[in-house]
Parts: sequence; structure tokens; C-alpha cells
Amino acid sequence: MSKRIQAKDVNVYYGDFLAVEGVNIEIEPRTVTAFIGPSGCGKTTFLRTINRMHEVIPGAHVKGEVLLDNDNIYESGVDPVNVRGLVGMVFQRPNPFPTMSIRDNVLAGYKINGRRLSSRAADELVEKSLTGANLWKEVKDRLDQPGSGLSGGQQQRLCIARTIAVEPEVILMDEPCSALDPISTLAIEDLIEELKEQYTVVIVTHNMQQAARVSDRTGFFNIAGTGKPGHLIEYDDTEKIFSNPSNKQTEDYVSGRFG
Ligand SMILES: Nc1ncnc2c1ncn2[C@@H]1O[C@H](COP(=O)(O)OP(=O)(O)OP(=O)(O)O)[C@@H](O)[C@H]1O
Repeated sequence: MSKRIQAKDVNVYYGDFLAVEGVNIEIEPRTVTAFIGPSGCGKTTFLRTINRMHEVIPGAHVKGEVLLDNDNIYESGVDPVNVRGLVGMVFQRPNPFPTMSIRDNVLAGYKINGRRLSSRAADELVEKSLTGANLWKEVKDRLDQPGSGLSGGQQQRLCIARTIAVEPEVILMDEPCSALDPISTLAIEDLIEELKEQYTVVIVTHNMQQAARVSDRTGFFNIAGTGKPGHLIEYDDTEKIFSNPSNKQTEDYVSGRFG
């Protein structure tokens, strides 16, 4: 339940604007990759290519190939809804359905995909997903209460449980801790460590310490200036990126000289 991601010559456009240019990357299964870089360099834009989220933005389009194992998710005939089943996404702000119960929140993705479940199978899936998101013990006695009654950190773990419930191969996280306090952030970071046993995890983070703590590999994106496209400058072992990067731009960024 974990796939290799390969991007080949990926360009991403918003209308005529080329936001990200020429990304080539190969991300191994069962690893955590962090994308870092200054604001506007295209980290989120590139992340969203991995599950075809651009289709929801009018005018946005992608050129190049993104392969999951050997299948190009941009090949004609591939249904983006199926891609999003394989590649789950967790967003910056926890976004549980507020009036829906905790239980129904976990099952939401499953139901949206039109799949049906017996009540027993649903109970099992809810327990398994919440356990996988390190939330089961905290909520098992209030599964029928609304998701909005949880703390921010719990809500984010609920969103992760909802993502896991669909049984994806890859989990994308777009600054998943930026709205959370330090304790909840630690809980999510611990969870990311566990998730990589089963999934390929890619996370965008502004926090370099977080990238250093949670990831095996780090990709540094940069832009030459406003209005210019973002590029993936360097992708390597996290330890190397932070201690001995090959590229001067990476070195300047990780040592705090800009950004
Ligand atoms: N929906 C959109 N329509 C038009 N341009 C967009 C859209 N989303 C992002 N962009 C532009 O694409 C470029 C890359 O943005 P993106 O959000 O991917 O960068 P980022 O590195 O994730 O930035 P940040 O760290 O600030 O979140 C920016 O110039 C941004 O203004």
C-alpha cells in the first residue's frame, strides 16, 4: 500500500502563467519527503499535481508526466476521482465537516466515492482509521458527537483518519501543522513517522526544523523573482540538504540567508 512517485518534466500553469517549471523527481515508497522553499516558489502547486487537484481550479493545467509506480496519472482516460482515491490530501487548516459526527467524518471520503459498507465493516474501518491517526483512544466514547467539538490538533488527526479510511497509497500534506499549537504539532509529527510504514508521504512545510525532524528526503524549491516560475533546485537526503547541500541556493536558504 505504498507507491513510488515520479515526475518527468512537469510544468504547471495558471492560465498563461507558468508557476512551476521542469520538475523531475523520484520519490521512493515508504518514505517521507518534505518540500521547503520561500513563499510563492510553487511547493503547493507542485504538491497538487500529484493528485490532480488542479482540475478544480479553472485555467490551471499541467504538462509532463506524473507516475505512480508506472502509471501516468495524467494519461487520457484516467479519472481524477480515482487518482484522489489513491493519493489522499491533508490541508493546512483542519477541515472536518463541522456538523457531521466524528464517525461520519471518518467515513465521508469512503461514502463520497460511492462505496457501501455494512454497519459492522463501517465500525471496523472507523476504529482502524482513528487508531492509525492516533486518535482512537481520545474519541472512542464520543464517536457520535460532531467533529467540530474536537481541538484543532484532534481535528487535523480526524482529517488524517478520513484520508487513511479511503486506503490511499500516497498521502500529501500541505503545511498540516501551520494552524496547530506545539503539542498538537508534535502529535502530527509523530504520526507522520508512523504513516511512512505504510504510505509514501509528501509534506509541504515552512518550518525547516519540522522538515529536518520528519523527513527522509527534502526537496528545495526556489524562484528567481516575482512572476518567474518556481524550480526544484535540489532533492536529496534531508541530512545532506541541511548539513552539506550541493547547491549554493539551497545552502543560503537553509542557513537562513534568505527566505
Ligand atoms: N489559484 C491560483 N491562480 C493563479 N496563480 C496561483 C494560484 N495558486 C498559486 N498561484 C501562483 O503560483 C505561484 C506558486 O504558488 P504556490 O502557492 O504553489 O507557492 P508556495 O511555494 O506553496 O507558496 P507558500 O509557501 O506561500 O504557500 C505563486 O506565484 C502564486 O501566486
